[in-house]
Amino acid sequence: MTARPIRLGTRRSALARTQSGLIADRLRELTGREVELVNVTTEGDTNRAPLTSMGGAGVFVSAVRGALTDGTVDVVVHSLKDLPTTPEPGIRLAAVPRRADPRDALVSAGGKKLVELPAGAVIGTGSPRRHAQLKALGLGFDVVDIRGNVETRMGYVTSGRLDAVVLAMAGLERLGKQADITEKIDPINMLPAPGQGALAVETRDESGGAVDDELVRALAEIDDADTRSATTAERAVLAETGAGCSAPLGALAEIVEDEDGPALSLRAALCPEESIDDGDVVRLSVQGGVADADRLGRELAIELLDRLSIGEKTNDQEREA
Ligand SMILES: NCc1[nH]cc(CCC(=O)O)c1CC(=O)O
Repeated sequence: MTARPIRLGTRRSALARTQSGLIADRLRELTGREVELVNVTTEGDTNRAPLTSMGGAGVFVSAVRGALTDGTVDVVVHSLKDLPTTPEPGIRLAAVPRRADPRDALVSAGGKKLVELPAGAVIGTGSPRRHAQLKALGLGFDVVDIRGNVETRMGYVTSGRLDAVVLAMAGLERLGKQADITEKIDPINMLPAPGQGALAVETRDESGGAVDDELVRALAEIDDADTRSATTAERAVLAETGAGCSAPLGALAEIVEDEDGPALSLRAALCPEESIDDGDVVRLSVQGGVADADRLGRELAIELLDRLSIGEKTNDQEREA
């Protein structure tokens, strides 16, 4: 008997196809079965209107998930950082594979690093998180809003319209654009988005119409415990702050060794929506057990929100005085 092929749903963008291809290869290796890439067209891909007018980057995720729930495909792959934190009925996050470099990258004209760019340099990003943290460096950068896929955004630099853009290392590497990276931005200066650099592999759960056991086992094999734990902590910060995927929130968890063995070191940065251009970023960190990822993230989020509201109160009191 020849086993049924595995159908993997993907968006058509170069990044989505590459990421889906990576998982398709793993599934072929692990099951020996054929894996078909099935194209899913999403409104976000065909409509050039601002993403926020279509309900945010979530439009990509929901369309791809639609193919899963209606049974067209068995597996889908997303960038974990684009995945909302609220669980979707019938769908299971079956694997979070070992993550790529989570850092942000600078792509600038003339190979300049952040410290080499002059005050007044114009840097493009569509991300409020990157915007706030670029401003917080205090180097006098002018940050402008841009949109489009990785190629489009890099094009602003090659055409000379912008001095630099900031993009995720992982995306650039997956697209073979390593050579264009002029600086791997240290997270001490810019914390990545929760889940950045990691993939999310989803399938149907029992209630959604389970997939075959062999596929379930292969997906469990692809899952990476360290990445799962780190991204669980980062996404807990996101969930607890009630922020969406485009929030001015950065979070990075790393597995570190302390005296009792491996521990989770979590850092986060949050900026009030109204002060993104002022770069009023609050940063905090915490360390704890790898098994406590969710709780660590939630506690750090509460502390961050506390600091922000204290900050607001102080400002109000100053204005009154
Ligand atoms: N916001 C879109 C998006 N979603 C995932 C990636 C890159 C891959 C990743 O971060 O895992 C990108 C591009 C970018 O932010 O530069």
